[in-house]
Amino acid sequence: MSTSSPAIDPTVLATVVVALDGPSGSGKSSTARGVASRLGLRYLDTGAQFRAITWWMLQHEVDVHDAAAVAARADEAVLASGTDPQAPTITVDGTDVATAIRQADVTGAVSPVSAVPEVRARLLADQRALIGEGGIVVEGRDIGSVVAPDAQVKVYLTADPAARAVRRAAEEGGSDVEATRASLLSRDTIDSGRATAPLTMPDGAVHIDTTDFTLDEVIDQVVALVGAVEAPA
Ligand SMILES: Nc1ncnc2c1ncn2[C@@H]1O[C@H](COP(=O)(O)OP(=O)(O)OP(=O)(O)O)[C@@H](O)[C@H]1O
Ligand SMILES: Nc1ccn([C@H]2C[C@H](O)[C@@H](COP(=O)(O)O)O2)c(=O)n1
Repeated sequence: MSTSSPAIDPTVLATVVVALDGPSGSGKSSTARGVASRLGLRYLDTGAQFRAITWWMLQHEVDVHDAAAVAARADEAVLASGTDPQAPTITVDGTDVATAIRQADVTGAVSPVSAVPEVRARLLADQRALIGEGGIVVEGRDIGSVVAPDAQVKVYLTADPAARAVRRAAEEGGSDVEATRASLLSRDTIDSGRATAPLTMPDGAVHIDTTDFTLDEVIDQVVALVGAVEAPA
């Protein structure tokens, strides 16, 4: 395990935006938190924001497959995202939803809710406000393409579906690997096929296939990319 990182210019660290995109279960959250912790940067999990809106829709009995119904209420939930990579938080209307948003009901509903343009538009504004002047690692599906197209570091993470399913099933304490694989691929299909801000490899992104790398090796590679960023003039 790496314990040190090359010295990086403090002005780079204060301003850098690291955009991490990729399909479900490719390692975005773990890598983003590891990089941010290593470099003292903030961390934003945009997937958690989409999950939080979805949780709110389910709580309010909005039909998540009715895009007009979701759109009509897209602005109502009040979200707050804590950006400490060692203890990220997410609340909706003041309620801690960190655990609830990882449950199967939210996972099964989040992709259709995320495809609604009004949902994306309100979260885009929230995300850009949180990014501010930078000093942050942001992960999701459209970070390098839409949310922060000028990010100094863009990474597109992938891993074989089989590896992703095994990792996620282990994380969930031994879920059925084949069912987990099907769930991941189903979300990939919707997330890649939607009209607004689909999952795509952004222009200028470095592609890292994590299948044969440990998490620490992937973090090392992203930290090295930050180390190569030129200080602002
Ligand atoms: N390089 C790696 N080697 C082995 N396991 C990994 C690696 N990267 C991530 N993992 C593990 O894979 C699982 C999924 O990782 P993670 O949650 O970071 O993916 P994700 O892309 O953020 O997923 P999602 O899109 O569903 O939020 C976790 O259990 C994590 O510890
Ligand atoms: N920038 C983003 C982040 C997430 N989503 C959607 C699509 C995902 O299936 C869902 C949950 O994300 P996860 O927690 O699995 O990373 O949220 C998106 O559309 N755009």
